Amino acid sequence: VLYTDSSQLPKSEYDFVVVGAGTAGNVVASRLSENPAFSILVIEAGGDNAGIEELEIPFNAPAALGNASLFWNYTTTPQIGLNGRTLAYQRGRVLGGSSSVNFLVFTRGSRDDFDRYANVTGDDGWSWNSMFPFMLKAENFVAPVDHHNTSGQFNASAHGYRGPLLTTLPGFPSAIDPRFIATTETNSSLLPFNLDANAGDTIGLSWMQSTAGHGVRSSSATAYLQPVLHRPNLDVLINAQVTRLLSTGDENGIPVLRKVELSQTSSGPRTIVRAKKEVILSAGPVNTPQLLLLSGIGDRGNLSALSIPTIVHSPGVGRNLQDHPLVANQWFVNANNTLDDISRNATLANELLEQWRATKTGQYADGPANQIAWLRLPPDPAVFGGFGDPSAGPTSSHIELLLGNSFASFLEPPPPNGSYISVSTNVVSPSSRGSITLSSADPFDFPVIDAGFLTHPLDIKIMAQAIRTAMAILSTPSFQGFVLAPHGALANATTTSELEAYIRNSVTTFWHVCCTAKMGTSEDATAVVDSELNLKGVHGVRVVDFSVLPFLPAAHPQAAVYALAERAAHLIQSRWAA
Ligand SMILES: Cc1cc2nc3c(=O)[nH]c(=O)nc-3n(C[C@H](O)[C@H](O)[C@H](O)COP(=O)(O)OP(=O)(O)OC[C@H]3O[C@@H](n4cnc5c(N)ncnc54)[C@H](O)[C@@H]3O)c2cc1C
Repeated sequence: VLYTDSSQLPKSEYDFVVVGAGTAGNVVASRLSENPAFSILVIEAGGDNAGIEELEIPFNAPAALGNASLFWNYTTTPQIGLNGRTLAYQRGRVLGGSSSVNFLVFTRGSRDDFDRYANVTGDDGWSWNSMFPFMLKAENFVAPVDHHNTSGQFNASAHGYRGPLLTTLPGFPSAIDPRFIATTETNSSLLPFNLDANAGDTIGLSWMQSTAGHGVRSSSATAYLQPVLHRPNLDVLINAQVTRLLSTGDENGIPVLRKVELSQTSSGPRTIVRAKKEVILSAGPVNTPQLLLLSGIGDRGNLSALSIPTIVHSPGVGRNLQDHPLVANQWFVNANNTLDDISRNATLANELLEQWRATKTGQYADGPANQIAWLRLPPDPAVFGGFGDPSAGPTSSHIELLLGNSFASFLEPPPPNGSYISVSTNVVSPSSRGSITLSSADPFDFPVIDAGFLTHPLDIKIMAQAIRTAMAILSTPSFQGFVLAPHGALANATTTSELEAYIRNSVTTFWHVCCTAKMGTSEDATAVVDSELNLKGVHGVRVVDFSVLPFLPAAHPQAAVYALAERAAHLIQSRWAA
């Protein structure tokens, strides 16, 4: 049952209280509620996703960033690596969390990413082979909306067909798709073709897979939560912000935190609910460390500076922040069939919207890109010298190229005329680290977010190589006469120092913030949770969201979040099986 006010809740004690109905939280709530013996409450700060068309239209995802009511509208601190610029740093604040607002890119990461999680935690349950069944369990791979022949575009054995989350291939051809495919044929060492980047080895150019089905976004809200809202053992409270976890005493000298405090407004009354078994913290990699710190779990020195009594001295909370830096590079092209007109021509945009409404087909049924490339750089000492390889291994990339048939930018509006393509570049295995700290002890004050972008010298070198690789690809025969010139400052960035200046002025976030409550071994004092995601130093709390990974996967995150939440639900069910 969905409740909008805490006074409507039928009870104040549940077996499980899930904080955050986001990507991971809804997976856990949905799976736990399969057992009618368990009672579950999910608490979400945002509102209902149902009926919000702008969240349903795949092509609309970037535009939805303009609707502030769907987001935590965070801003970073001035970024030292970005000439002091601050960045918009939104997170989803609605049922489904960031899975309701993201750009639908569905990439799992590599075999080496997951094997590294297993190695650093000492728990083979995180290895690729152990996680693969959970990846399949989450997924229902469906035909693209245009029902084109998809042979040669994916590996059927790498996908699930009975899970809740709909995934699919592009359903509307883009004019640049065949050009990149042609480059994989003429210049395969520069741009190899990869049948399916979600099959363990990510390297090469692959067809995009998206979290959509039948032309509509699939999120943890639409796939996992809404279909089970009728279950009598599942309650969901929206528009309610958890303000902290509270102690309920101790067991054998270890504090127990099975009490959750929440409020619907900053000055409103605080309500308490209790978990008989576990509190599952799924507030995401910004809000989970914030809530832990507000609850007295964090670095003792920092907490006492804000007069927050320390329950557990856990210096890793909010540390180890990793994110993917994005540079949206654009090229002026000789074409009349890019997607630029959609943002310039209201009649065309309206026609596409009406087509989508009527049949869920056409350009609006696809996300912003049809192809994506994950590439490794040669072991050039001039790039890696002294630092070593930051990637998890040979199946993980150093750089990403996201290929778009229009002018993509998060810094400037599209030019009024001309046709463009974009290759957004990413340092996939970043070495820079940032942090989440509290600005005050008030839970309604935003936390301090330092994304740490380009603070490690390796990352800017790799980003420069990513842009050079994009330029090399756009110089191959299939782009002759088509690509005319780089746009803007990129056109004048010839020397290394000019290119690095362009990068520092251009980086924004890919919105992949991660790793701020990482899992690790009992010897690792900076690990916040153990490898079964139990909060270290207390009883009664697990963290289940993207905070817990010790490293970013070499991928867009959501597929890893679904898989880790499926595994977490399995661990919790096993722990409490009668
Ligand atoms: C604009 C954008 C684009 C992205 N594009 C992609 C993409 O194309 N592909 C991809 O793989 N990934 C993408 N990502 C990243 C991906 O969506 C996230 O990494 C992932 O969804 C995180 O899942 P999570 O469960 O950790 O957190 P979230 O899904 O963010 O869930 C956290 C939930 O907790 C709620 N919450 C937070 N604090 C509280 C509180 N105190 N009380 C109650 N509720 C609370 C939030 O409102 C939210 O619903 C994108 C993200 C954004 C923001």
